[in-house]
Amino acid sequence: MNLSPVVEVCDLRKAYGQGSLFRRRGRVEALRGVSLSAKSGDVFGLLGPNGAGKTTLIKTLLGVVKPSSGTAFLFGQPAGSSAARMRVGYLPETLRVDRHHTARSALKFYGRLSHMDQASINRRSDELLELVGLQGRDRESVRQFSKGMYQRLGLAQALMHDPDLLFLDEPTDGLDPVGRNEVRKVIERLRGLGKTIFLNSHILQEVEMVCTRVAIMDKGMVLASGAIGSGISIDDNGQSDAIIGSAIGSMIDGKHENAAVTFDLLHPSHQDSSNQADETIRKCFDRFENSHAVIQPLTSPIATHRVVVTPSDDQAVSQSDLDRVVDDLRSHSISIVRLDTRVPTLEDTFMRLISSQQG
Ligand SMILES: Nc1ncnc2c1ncn2[C@@H]1O[C@H](COP(=O)(O)OP(=O)(O)OP(=O)(O)O)[C@@H](O)[C@H]1O
Repeated sequence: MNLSPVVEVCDLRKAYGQGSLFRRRGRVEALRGVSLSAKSGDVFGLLGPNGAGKTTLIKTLLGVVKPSSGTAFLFGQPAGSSAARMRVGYLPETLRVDRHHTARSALKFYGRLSHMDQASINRRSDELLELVGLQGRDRESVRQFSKGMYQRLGLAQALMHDPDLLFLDEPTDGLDPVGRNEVRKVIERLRGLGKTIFLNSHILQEVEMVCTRVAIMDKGMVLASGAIGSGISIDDNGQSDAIIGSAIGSMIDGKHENAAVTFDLLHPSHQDSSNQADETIRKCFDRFENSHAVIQPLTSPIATHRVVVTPSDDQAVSQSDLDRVVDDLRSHSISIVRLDTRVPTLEDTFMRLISSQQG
C-alpha cells in the first residue's frame, strides 16, 4: 500500500474579510495555522464545534476557497489544481438532486457533468447503485426517497468518476438511526475498496465507529489529531503515532490521555478495625505521584473498599506505580477483586479539549 500522504496540509491560514466590498468590518481568522495529513485508506474525521473552521478547511482542500497562506496538497498536487480535483469526490452537507430525477437519471446527470460517456455512465451506475444499496429502486422518483436513501444517492453521485478521495460534509446529519446505519455501511464498504475518506461530523459516536483518524479543531486550530483504535499505530518514520478516543491507549500530541483506574478491594480485617484498614489502604496508594486516589468504603460482601485513582497533569497512571501498589496491597493480604481502567471516549477527549479552550 502507498503510505505517502493523500492529504497534506501545512500551516494553512484563511482570513475572511467581513462586511461588504465597500465597508470592510474586520477579518475572521477561520484557519489559524492548520497542519494535518491523511494516508491512503484513512477515514479521517474532522471534529469541532460550530465555527471551528472545518468547512473552510474542506473547501480549501477542494480548491473552492483560496488560503491566505500555507500549503495544501492532495496526492502531491496542489489542492484545487485540476490534477487534484480529478481524484476527488464531494458530498456537500445539503445536496439538492432535482425532484424530477430517479436515482438512475440523477447519476446520468452527474456522470455527464464529469464528461463520462454513456457506456461508462451505465456501467458505473450499476456498480454504484449496488454499492449504496439502491439497486431495484433506481427507477423510482427521488421524491419518494427517505433521507437515508437520498444521502446514499448523494454518496453514489460523489463516486461517479471513481475518485480516490472523498469529502463528506456531515454525511449522517438529520438521518434516523436506520439511515445512519445504512450510510455507515456504505462508508465501511468504501473503506474496504481502499478509498480515502475525509468527513466532517458533529456526531462523535458516529466518528468513533467509522473513522481511523481524527482531528479535533476549535477556533481555526487543530487541538489534537491522531489515530482511533487500540494499540499504538506507527507512522512512516517508524515513530509511534498519536491515539485518541475510544478503546484508545489514548495519546494526544505524544501525551497519554487520562484514564482513571478503579480498584475494588477486600480487606481481611475490615470487620474488626475499619479505621486501620482505611489507613493501610491509603498508605498503599500514597505512592502515586501525579495522581490522586479517592477511597470509599463499600458494603458489598465481596469488597470492602473502592479506590479510584485519577491522574492529574495529563499524565497517565504509570504501569510501575500500578505494579507497586498491587504488590503493597498483596503484602497486607488485601485482595484485589476488581481492577478496571476506564479509558476515555472520544467524547471525553473532545469535551476536555474544547472546554480547556474556553476556560
Ligand atoms: N464566506 C465567509 N465569509 C466570512 N466569514 C466566514 C465565511 N465562511 C465562514 N466564515 C467564518 O469562518 C469561521 C469558520 O467557519 P466554518 O464554516 O469553516 O466553520 P465550521 O467548523 O464548518 O462550522 P459549522 O460546524 O457550523 O459548519 C466562522 O467564524 C464563520 O463565521
